[in-house]
Amino acid sequence: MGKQTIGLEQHLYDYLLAVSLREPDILTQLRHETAQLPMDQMQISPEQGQFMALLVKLLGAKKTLEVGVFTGYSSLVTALALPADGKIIACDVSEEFTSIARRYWEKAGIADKIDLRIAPALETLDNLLATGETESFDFAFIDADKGNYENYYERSLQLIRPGGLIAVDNVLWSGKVADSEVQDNQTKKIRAFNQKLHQDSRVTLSVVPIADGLTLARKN
Ligand SMILES: C[S@@+](CC[C@H](N)C(=O)[O-])C[C@H]1O[C@@H](n2cnc3c(N)ncnc32)[C@H](O)[C@@H]1O
Repeated sequence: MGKQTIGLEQHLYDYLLAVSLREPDILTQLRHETAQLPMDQMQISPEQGQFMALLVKLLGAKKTLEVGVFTGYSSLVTALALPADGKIIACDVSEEFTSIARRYWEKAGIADKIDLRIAPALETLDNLLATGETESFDFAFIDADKGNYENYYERSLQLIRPGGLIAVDNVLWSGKVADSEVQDNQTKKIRAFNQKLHQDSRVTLSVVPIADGLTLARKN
C-alpha cells in the first residue's frame, strides 16, 4: 500500500458513507431540499458535517462562529453537536438562503442556539472584535466568499481562544489550486491563502483532504 492519501472513486465513497454516516433525519431532509436549488453545490458534504461535529465535541466547544450559512447544513450539524447552552454566531448576506436555514433550525429545536447576523461577514466580525468578543470563541468555520478568506481567517484568529480551532472549507478548490493553467482570481486567492497558512507559526496546521479540502488551524 502507498503512503499517499487514497483517492476516492464512487464505489469507495459509497462504502465510506455506508460504514460511517450517522446523519440525523433532519439533516437528510435539509440536504434533499437543498439539492433542488441551482446552487446546491455550495452545501458541505454529509461526511464533512459529521467530521466537524466530532471536532466540535472534541474541543468541548460552547461558542462558535460560522462565516457562510447558505441553507444551514453546517450550522445545524454544529448546533446539534453543541451542549444545550451552546451558541453560534452565524454570518451571511442572503435572507433568501438563510430563510431555509431558519426553518430547519426551528424544526430541529435548536434555533435558540443560533444568532444569525445578516450583513457582510467582515462587518460582523469587526463588530465582534469591537465589542469585546476577542478570544471568546472555541471554533470557527469559514465557508463564504473566497476572496475574503485571509480577512476572515485573521479576524477569526483574534476571536478564538488559544487552543481553539479554525476550519476553512474548499481549500483544494476541485483541484484547481494545483493546476498552474488555472489563473482566475478566486483560485489565486485560495492558493495564496494556503501558502500563507503553511508558513503561519501562530497555528498548528493540517489540510484534511475531505470533501473539497478542509484546513484545520489550531491557535497556539
Ligand atoms: C458555500 S456557501 C456556505 C455553505 C454552508 N456552510 C453549508 O453548510 O451549506 C457560502 C455562503 O456565503 C454567503 N456569503 C457570500 N459572501 C458573503 C459575505 N461577504 N458575507 C457573508 N456571507 C457571504 C453566501 O450567501 C452563501 O450562503
